[in-house]
Amino acid sequence: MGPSGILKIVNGTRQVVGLDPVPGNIQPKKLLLRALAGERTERPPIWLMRQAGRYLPEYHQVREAAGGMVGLCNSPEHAVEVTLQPIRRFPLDAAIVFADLPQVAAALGQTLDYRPGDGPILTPPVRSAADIAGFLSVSRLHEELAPIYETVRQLTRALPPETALIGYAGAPWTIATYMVEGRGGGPSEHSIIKQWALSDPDGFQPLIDLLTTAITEFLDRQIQAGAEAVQLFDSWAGILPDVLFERWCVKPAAAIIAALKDKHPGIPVIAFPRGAGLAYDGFAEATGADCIGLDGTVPLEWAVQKMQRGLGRCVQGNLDPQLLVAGGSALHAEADRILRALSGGPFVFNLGHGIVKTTPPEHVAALVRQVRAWPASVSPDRLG
Ligand SMILES: Cc1c2[nH]c(c1CCC(=O)O)Cc1[nH]c(c(CCC(=O)O)c1C)Cc1[nH]c(c(CCC(=O)O)c1C)Cc1[nH]c(c(C)c1CCC(=O)O)C2
Repeated sequence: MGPSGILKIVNGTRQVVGLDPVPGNIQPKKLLLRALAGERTERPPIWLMRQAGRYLPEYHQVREAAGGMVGLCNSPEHAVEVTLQPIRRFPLDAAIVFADLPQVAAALGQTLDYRPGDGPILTPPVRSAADIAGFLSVSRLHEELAPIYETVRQLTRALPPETALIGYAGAPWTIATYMVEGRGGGPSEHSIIKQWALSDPDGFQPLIDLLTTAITEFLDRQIQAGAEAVQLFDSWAGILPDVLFERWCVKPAAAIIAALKDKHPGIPVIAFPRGAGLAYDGFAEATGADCIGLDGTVPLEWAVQKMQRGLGRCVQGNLDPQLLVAGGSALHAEADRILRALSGGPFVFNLGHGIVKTTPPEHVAALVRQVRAWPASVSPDRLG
């Protein structure tokens, strides 16, 4: 492959399909979008889940000025500012719109609140199909979520030209966990939602159907507002027993992705069924997501064989966020191992889960430097 060739994986084989954008070309395709389209790029693009937030001192100031988390998410001016904060500090290849996953549940009719140390709280909890009877009107949903669409619109003008803008939503199962359990980030066995989904699947189905419609609408509007890619976070996919994984994780994701592709044929979708384990494989095949987010438990060689070579799919991940807290040689060595393993195919460097709040910003700077310095010239055979 010549230095300007773009290597694409097609049906498991590498093919040179085009030329790199030439210098002087006014708007070369953004690195993230090239990787999501299945190209092996000269270095992997990098962005980090939860890259905006509490590990940055400047975030706390804006959060306070906005009157707390709910105010922050609903104020485009402040939400744009905190989305841009990590982009100003680090040369990341993408920004993700600042909003929070349970906002869709609030738009549908629950009350969203944040208590310190507890994550998002939704009241009253949904415990039966009757509880959602009075919920959705799509016009109400868009009215409630309008500040997020405005944040996306403003970000399209505010971001540097090489930085891609990612829109996002939680997947139905994950949003349902917050709606049904009623509480967020603290320890939870998810026993209430599992009791319902396991013992009365047909009674639980309307909640998933409602969320599938709402999330499709929500992502469609973000794309209309200027999001160049979208990520579907199924952060709690890993608590589903195998027998329910297909029905509550795979099928809703497949429906959302199909509907989005129907309306926006070129839109890249990243899907992140965290903790899916052996079910990652079937998920990738059945949903048609362009890129699969890998959590830290996924063995890299398996990802290369099954995802990149087998399915010709881009992968994203999967550094453990605690290594970003640790920094130093442990961080450097693991980032290097991931780069070596996954850079032979389409790949987006990311964490296996969101940044934690004790992360020193200088460790993020060091990681971004390392990924950006990754050699374009290393032969695919060595990486293979
Ligand atoms: C499950 C989930 C949520 N939110 C999100 C997920 C999926 C990703 C994942 O699994 O981590 C996604 C999310 N949440 C937030 C963003 C935008 C910021 C970004 O990614 O840069 C995104 C993409 C802001 C946020 N969402 C939240 C904060 C902290 C709020 C604060 O300032 O107190 C931020 C910046 C709060 C939140 N929101 C949620 C929880 C469990 C918590 C509490 C835990 C925690 O605080 O980290 C729900």
